[in-house]
Amino acid sequence: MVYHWQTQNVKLSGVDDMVLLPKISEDAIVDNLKKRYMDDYIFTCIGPVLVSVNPFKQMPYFGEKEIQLYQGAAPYENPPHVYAVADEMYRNMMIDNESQCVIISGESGAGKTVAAKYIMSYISRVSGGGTRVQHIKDVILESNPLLEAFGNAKTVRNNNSSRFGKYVEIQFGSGGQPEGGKVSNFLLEKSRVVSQNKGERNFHIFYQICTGATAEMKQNLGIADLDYYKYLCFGGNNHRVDGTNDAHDFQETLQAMSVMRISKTDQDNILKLTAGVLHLGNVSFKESGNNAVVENQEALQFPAYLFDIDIAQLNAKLTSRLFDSKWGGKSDKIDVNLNKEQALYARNALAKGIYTRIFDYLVQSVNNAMVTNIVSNNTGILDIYGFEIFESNGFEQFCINFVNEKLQQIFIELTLKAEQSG
Ligand SMILES: Nc1ncnc2c1ncn2[C@@H]1O[C@H](COP(=O)(O)OP(=O)(O)OP(=O)(O)O)[C@@H](O)[C@H]1O
Repeated sequence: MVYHWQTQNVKLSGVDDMVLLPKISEDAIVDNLKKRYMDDYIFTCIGPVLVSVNPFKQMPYFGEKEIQLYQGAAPYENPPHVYAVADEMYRNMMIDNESQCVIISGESGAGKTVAAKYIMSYISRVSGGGTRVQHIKDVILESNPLLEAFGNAKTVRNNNSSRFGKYVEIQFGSGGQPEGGKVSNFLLEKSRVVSQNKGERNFHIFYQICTGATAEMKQNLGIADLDYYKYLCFGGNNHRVDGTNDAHDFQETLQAMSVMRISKTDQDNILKLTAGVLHLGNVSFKESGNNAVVENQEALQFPAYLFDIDIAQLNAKLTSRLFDSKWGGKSDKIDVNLNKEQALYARNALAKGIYTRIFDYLVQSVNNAMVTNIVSNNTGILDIYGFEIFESNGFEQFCINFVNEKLQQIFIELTLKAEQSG
């Protein structure tokens, strides 16, 4: 059955496209968006640009019916919708034989990631079939829960905030069927592993393991209560997030790893390393003379076991550093003892370093699962985390804010150029 919007008897609300506003001013734009929002219309166009307002509730117009409505439809035939953007992108790629890209921009919590997921699922739904194609689609869609588990966290503005930027490319064959894909990740906010602002959490995966692991896994990984781990307590002791079931999400994460064809042994290793990072945060130091010594030797046991390294070696690496000295044409390596502050820094650097590598490994696994050499064109979706000003901004947030400003600038330039040449 084919649906047409005109037959649906819909209520008109404000203007669909803000270029039709009789007077264009900030107030008129905000009024129009508000009017439509109150009528449950979250999408409004400004010419070729789609504005989306986060409804914070499930809207009824994201079903199979709408996919059919928007597929192949002309602009203005249907109300503004993210499916219309996705359809136009896919069609332009096919008709013009040219790769396409959509940039999703907005402050943190605006709904960028949800929009990106709708675009991916729309394209996956309307593009060709076959076993290999279905596998690629599964990988593209299942990469979301996997990368979100390790790269998303609760912030004060968003319970599921992306703390990394990603550019997802879906690569198509000449018939328009997805043949492969590539995810590029940027600027994982690794500082979150070792510290969080008040009211925020560490990355979801830590809570997933602590609440969702089986008794056997917990024993192998030495998992205790969430409050036990220092790295989980900077944001406060309320670890629960409304609308999130970490234990259930853990099963999804494991399922997603299997879709990426990550072997059981590698999955176990990923969990061991992740749990090891948690344990590492509980290693504390005291000053002895001018040197740092591990205050709680027993806290070294689990990280050393989980990282599969010698306890004495871990101890030495946390409290000293190898120093290259060169003088008189000679070079020598000497171990220099660290003070307490330096040891804390070394411990956190190790935790951040391991976690970043786990994340890169996962992105690589996603890419390996959809690698192809049959490529004609691709569609790209850029979803970086939003502009934010925290009480204390990390280096990654500084870079992200800078990139957001640059993107805004490119967007304005391109829009102005298109208008001037139009
Ligand atoms: N179209 C939508 N329908 C229903 N809920 C939505 C929609 N868009 C966003 N939300 C809700 O808002 C939350 C935040 O959205 P999302 O994570 O997409 O924001 P974001 O712009 O990607 O933020 P960040 O930059 O922090 O990653 C989602 O977890 C979801 O609860």
